[in-house]
Amino acid sequence: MTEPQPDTPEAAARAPRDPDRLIERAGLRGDPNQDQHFLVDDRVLARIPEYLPEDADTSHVLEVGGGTGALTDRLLRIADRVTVVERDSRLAAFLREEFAAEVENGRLTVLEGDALELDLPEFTACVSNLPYGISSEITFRLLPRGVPLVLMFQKEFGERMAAESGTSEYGRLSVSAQHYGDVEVVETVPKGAFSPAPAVESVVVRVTPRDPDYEVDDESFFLDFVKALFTQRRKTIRNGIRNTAHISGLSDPEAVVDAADEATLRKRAGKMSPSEFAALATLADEHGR
Ligand SMILES: C[S@@+](CC[C@H](N)C(=O)[O-])C[C@H]1O[C@@H](n2cnc3c(N)ncnc32)[C@H](O)[C@@H]1O
Repeated sequence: MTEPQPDTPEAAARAPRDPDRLIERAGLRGDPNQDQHFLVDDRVLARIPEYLPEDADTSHVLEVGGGTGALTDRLLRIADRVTVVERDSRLAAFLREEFAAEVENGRLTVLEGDALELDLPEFTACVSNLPYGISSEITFRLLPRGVPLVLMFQKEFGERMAAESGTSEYGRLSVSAQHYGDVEVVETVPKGAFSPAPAVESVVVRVTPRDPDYEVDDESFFLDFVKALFTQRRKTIRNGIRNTAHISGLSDPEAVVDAADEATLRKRAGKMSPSEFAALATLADEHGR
């Protein structure tokens, strides 16, 4: 799966680091129990940074989960500065050693710790082969930053993020993620691209930030309301509103049902577009809180 090795010193200086050699030099096997699946397919590694939108600001790129640095190496080629977060102290030490020159000249910062607990720096884009165990939590820490994201997820998770209303994958994750940007699956990555291979296929997802094409006054109420209605996805919106006041925080759900139009009340959550949710949330905010 690796590209031919360069045969002159000049070519070697330009060539990206070989992912298999990086694993050998790090001297450890990826541990699936710690979400360690290292990318070893050069072609996939080469494409990932290219999925950033053309006008993306690459002055400071964040990478969550650096591993043995195969993607870090590619990011250092397109970014002015990279910050990489790695929880495993052995890998963080290896990254500091392998990229000593870049650490020294200030182009690379290695942050050792849990990406969910550390204070993340200001960054202009995030490109990561994420630890799948924290996919949801880390994504919802990244989305409100309003910068382009190129992230690897388990296939099912990525497809749910990008799903459109009316499809079986569409749900709370789709509405909440698409609230912050345009979400696209840009590549499916087979298990064999990783070492060790994960149990399921993966996808690369691009999020291009934009304002939603609807308005909501209270973002956190909107997201809670969407969450509440999807807990009752098989029920009509009418019953969903009535049954989930404890989640959405509505004090008078009946007033919302009285104010909403009949066509909306008969729908189910999976058929509601993000802007229909927003309109209903605005109404609920006015009449039922
Ligand atoms: C899927 S691997 C990707 C490694 C590398 N970027 C690559 O593409 O080969 C995910 C990495 O995230 C690290 N990791 C796992 N949980 C983490 C967390 N909560 N915070 C930061 N890093 C974490 C793992 O140790 C592992 O190195």
